[in-house]
Amino acid sequence: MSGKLFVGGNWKMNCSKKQADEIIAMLVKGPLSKNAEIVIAPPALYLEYVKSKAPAGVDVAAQNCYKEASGAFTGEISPAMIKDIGVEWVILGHSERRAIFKEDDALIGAKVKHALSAGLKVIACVGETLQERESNKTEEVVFRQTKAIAENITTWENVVLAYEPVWAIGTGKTASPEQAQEVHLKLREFLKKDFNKDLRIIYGGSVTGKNCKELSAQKDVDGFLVGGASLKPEFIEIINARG
Ligand SMILES: O=C(CO)COP(=O)(O)O
Repeated sequence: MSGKLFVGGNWKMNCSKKQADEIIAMLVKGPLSKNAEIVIAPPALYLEYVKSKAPAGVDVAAQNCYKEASGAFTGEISPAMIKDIGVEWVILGHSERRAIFKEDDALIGAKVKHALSAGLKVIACVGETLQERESNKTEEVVFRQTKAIAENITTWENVVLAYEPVWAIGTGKTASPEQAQEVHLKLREFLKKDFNKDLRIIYGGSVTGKNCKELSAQKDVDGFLVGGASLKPEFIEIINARG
């Protein structure tokens, strides 16, 4: 809970130039807390456009990238390309990449490694499904996913870990502040013990203007990765959750 509140806005596959303009206008109007670090992630096609228009203090992230610098990988983009257009962040390991596009722990680990070596900062995502939670596998799953990421990291200053329980993503079923705090604390202890690292752990999954304050008050919640609400005016409320 120390330091700035990290607030990521994952637009997912939602955007048009008009919509990007509207979201940027909303951010320009603000107000944006000086105690927040803000990173917005539009679809790849709009990265350069959004980067050129985003107000000072709002960074931009890609939503994905491949584990190679260039080559015969039709449809993919590389960290080098993201850097080349002046964008500094990338989201990796999102549950939608894992579930829909079948990305496994090994691929996500390799992507994290390559993105960091290319000089990008990474928001790395982990989280359990409802079935895994109900069969008491939350800890096992998030530790396994985190380990696969952590083993590929040497430059820890440039990593933010996002805990996004799959059952809370896009469902309106937010994790309770206690549920989020419990997993964040376990992840922090795990990272400290096995990797000698204490890093920022942010929460994602149906974060709204209404629930952001209570979640942000949890000791081990260092910020948010916001999906749906990052496209709406309430994103400003979330940015200002801690005032
Ligand atoms: O997946 C998310 C952010 O990456 C969360 O999405 P929602 O905020 O729409 O639940």
